[in-house]
Amino acid sequence: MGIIEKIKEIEAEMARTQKNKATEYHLGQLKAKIAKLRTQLLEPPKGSSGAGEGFEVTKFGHGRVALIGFPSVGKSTLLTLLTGTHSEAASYEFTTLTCIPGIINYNDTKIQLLDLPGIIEGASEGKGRGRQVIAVSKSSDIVLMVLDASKSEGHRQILTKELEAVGLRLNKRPPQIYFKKKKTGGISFNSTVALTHVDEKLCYQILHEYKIHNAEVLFREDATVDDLIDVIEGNRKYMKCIYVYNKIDVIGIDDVDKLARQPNSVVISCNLKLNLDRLLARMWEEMGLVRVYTKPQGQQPDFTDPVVLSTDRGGCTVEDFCNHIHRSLIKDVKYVLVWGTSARHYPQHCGLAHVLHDEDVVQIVKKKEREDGGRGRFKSHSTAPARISDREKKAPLKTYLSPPLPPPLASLSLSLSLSFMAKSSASVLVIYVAVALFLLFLLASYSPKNPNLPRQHHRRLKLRSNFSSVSSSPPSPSSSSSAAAAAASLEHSPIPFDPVIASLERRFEDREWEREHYASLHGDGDKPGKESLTEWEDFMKAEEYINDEDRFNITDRIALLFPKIDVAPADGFVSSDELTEWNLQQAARESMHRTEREMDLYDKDRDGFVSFQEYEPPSWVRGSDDNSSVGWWRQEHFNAADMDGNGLLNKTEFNDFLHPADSKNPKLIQWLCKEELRERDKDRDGKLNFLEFLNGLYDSVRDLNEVHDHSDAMTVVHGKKIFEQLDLDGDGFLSEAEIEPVLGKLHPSEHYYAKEQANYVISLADEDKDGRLSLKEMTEHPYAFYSTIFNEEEDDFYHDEFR
Ligand SMILES: Nc1nc2c(ncn2[C@@H]2O[C@H](COP(=O)(O)OP(=O)(O)OP(=O)(O)O)[C@@H](O)[C@H]2O)c(=O)[nH]1
Ligand SMILES: [Mg+2]
Repeated sequence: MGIIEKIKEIEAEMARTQKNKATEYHLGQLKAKIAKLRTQLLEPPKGSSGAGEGFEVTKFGHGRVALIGFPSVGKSTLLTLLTGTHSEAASYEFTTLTCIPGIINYNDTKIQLLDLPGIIEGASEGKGRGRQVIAVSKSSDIVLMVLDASKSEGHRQILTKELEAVGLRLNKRPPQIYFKKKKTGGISFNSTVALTHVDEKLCYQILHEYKIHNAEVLFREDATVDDLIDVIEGNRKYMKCIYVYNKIDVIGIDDVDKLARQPNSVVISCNLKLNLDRLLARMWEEMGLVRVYTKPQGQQPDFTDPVVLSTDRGGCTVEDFCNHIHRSLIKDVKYVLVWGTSARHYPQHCGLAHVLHDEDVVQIVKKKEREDGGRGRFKSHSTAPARISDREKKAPLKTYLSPPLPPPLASLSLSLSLSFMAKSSASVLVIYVAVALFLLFLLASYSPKNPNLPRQHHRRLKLRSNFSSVSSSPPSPSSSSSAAAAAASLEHSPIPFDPVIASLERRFEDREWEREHYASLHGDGDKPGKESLTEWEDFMKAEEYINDEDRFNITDRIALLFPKIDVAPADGFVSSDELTEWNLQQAARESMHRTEREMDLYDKDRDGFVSFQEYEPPSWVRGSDDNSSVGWWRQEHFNAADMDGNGLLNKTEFNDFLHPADSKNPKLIQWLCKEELRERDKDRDGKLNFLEFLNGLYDSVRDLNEVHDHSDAMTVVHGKKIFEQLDLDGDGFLSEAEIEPVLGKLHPSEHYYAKEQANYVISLADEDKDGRLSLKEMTEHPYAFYSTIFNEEEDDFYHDEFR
């Protein structure tokens, strides 16, 4: 029996089966059977290639639109009208037999329009040229379903059914069901909402039909059996479709009105060229193309040739934009300046993740130098010492205690004041006034604050606004994989050296945080949107403040902070340990501050404690498709953080909960060890054998510098050595307690960063190479400490063509 016959048979059985509670499992199973057969039907016969003769049209332009419909509805006529490309049109059916492409020039973009042969009922099973037509439709960005307005409304349903049968879903979004196949562990079935169509048993049956016995299923909406099957099949294509009713010239106005009011519909007449502009506008809207205009530095933007992005074709972020221009560009991009509706102020400094809007203007600011080598976040500093010393040679520091005057000016000013004290005669006074004016002029031109002089842009300090909504999220055990740990170390932002700078930065971070969580803190209301500009101004004002040497003199600041750092012992030198300790204090303050903010979110009854019930998974976990983030969410982690075991987390406990690797709570450390072990323990015997260690842990704990020969044999030999060192009781397995010594390598702690930063900064400023810093060395290299807020390219702010 052929596949089509089998489908027919099952369909007949479904038609015979009464629909009620008792039969719903059976019907669900039949649905899954049909879906599987339809998928088989779609697999191209062996030896054939893709769409078929005459149908393979090269993709061209910024988007692709397919015209599909029954024969003789006017598809070819429409293509000819919109693109100027002739496609044979005639009053008999099946005039068009292949795929004919044309180009629409619209809004500075080129859109490929494809005319296709008419399809008929049964197309999905291969009738006519149905299968080829459907294959081409699937390759397009949107579908225009052309319908004859004078024919029955049933045509639309038939076509929709045909397209559904081959896995095309029109004007629908993917079902909110998380589904992941696993190797072991059985089926875990969960839902975040009450389900009325599917229950656990039905889900098991459907999965059974697909011979899936280990999987995680999470329903995030009240989805149907068909939705579940769609998710399991995983090959559905969700497309936008506009229903185009042609030939409205032959029907009455009431009918036209009725059709025009249907969702996703446009009524047209090719013969009378009616409403074609509306059709184009609608098509444009649905395609969601984003035109981004590039602006070379110091020039006007190029408004003739936009870079065209779309969510369906690779995304609309700054990163996608850069990749569009050239793949190799991305590594040179420092940040971009954005003008347009996606920017909160003009221009906005944006990173690679910023999402661009249609008609934005973007200027790319490249890195000055390539920064290769190095490790983690210190990578970017690897060439810094040379650059900073270069700069110091070029211009003396703006912030030296009192900038020395040029010698002639200094002596003149001295003689001037002495002479005034001597109260000399009026004529002498006139001369002195003239000299004083001249002096003032000279002084004014000497002052670094004179706006007429070129800005000393190398010397500006810049505040960071490194807010990110995920920053305070608890680490998932899976982040212990070496790649994730490396990524985490890259993401760790520098620890502020100066508490004043840190508090300014925190204020801005708090504002951003509050905006992000406005709804949950104050109930659903209008977000405070207009504040962004004032906030930016505040930011600039704060930067003015720290760059005003009278008010914030970084040499004075260092002199003030020095005795606070030089404490163990207070010997006039700052050692690596002292600086590490200082950094650690600053980092702890930052971390505690963020924890306090997070507590505001979760401590709903405001009693100063977070209970397990209060701490529901945050939205980024609920919305995440990452399986691991659902997995770590469990009470065990919470209980481990609950040091006093009263079922509630106070501020310190909550902080430890968010940062287990930094905590001193032995229960949490134990929990972390357990999670790390569980993740690598493939045979689930509660301990790691050598193979599990080699595959899961070795790469993260070995010292890269130690091993030069990376052959398999050497890896095993060296791995064995480390394994034996860790295996304290020598039983050939690593227990939870035995992996504790390497926990620090899996989860770089704040101490690691604090030390790394201290050593780096000492390497910059330690002129006499004695491994410690004197006050003189520190005040002579202030930018080593303030480099994290150092801005090299201040000038970029002053391209104000768009203000
Ligand atoms: N009255 C009326 N007739 C139209 C209109 N648009 C197209 N037609 C006629 O409809 C007939 C079919 O047009 P085609 O463009 O060949 O239709 P098609 O959908 O490409 O047909 P196939 O290629 O066979 O699938 C032609 O005789 C056209 O003149 C319209 O707006 N009004
Ligand atoms: Mg045609």
